[in-house]
Amino acid sequence: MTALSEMKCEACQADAPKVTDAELAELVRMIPDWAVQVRDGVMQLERVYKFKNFKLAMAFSNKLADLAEEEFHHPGIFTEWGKVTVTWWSHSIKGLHKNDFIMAAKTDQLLD
Ligand SMILES: C[C@H](O)[C@H](O)[C@H]1CNC2=NC(N)=NC(=O)C2=N1
Repeated sequence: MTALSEMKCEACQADAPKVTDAELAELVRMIPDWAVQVRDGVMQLERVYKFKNFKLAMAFSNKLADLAEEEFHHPGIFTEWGKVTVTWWSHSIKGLHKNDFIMAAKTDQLLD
């Protein structure tokens, strides 16, 4: 099976389906360092990355921004000294699409 990080995001229309409970259970296992959060009724994926200082945190944030533009799928990025909180969800469907799991896996690869 193709790894999530090798997949490409598909254009996500407003009527695209959210992941089902069964798909969610399977997909979360592929990105073990990520947590599922629900904010204002919107399910999201979230991970906190730690860095030695602000410069490294900002450099990671900028790499993530480039990745988001390449895939035209954008995260929430909260950049602090030594810490970056990344949140993925699909605005158009107000929830989680497979794209979000693909992007979470690609985000992890930025550390390599
Ligand atoms: C206007 C709308 O946000 C854009 O068409 C794209 C860009 N990036 C996006 N990113 C995310 N995470 N979800 C979207 O629905 C989305 N849509």
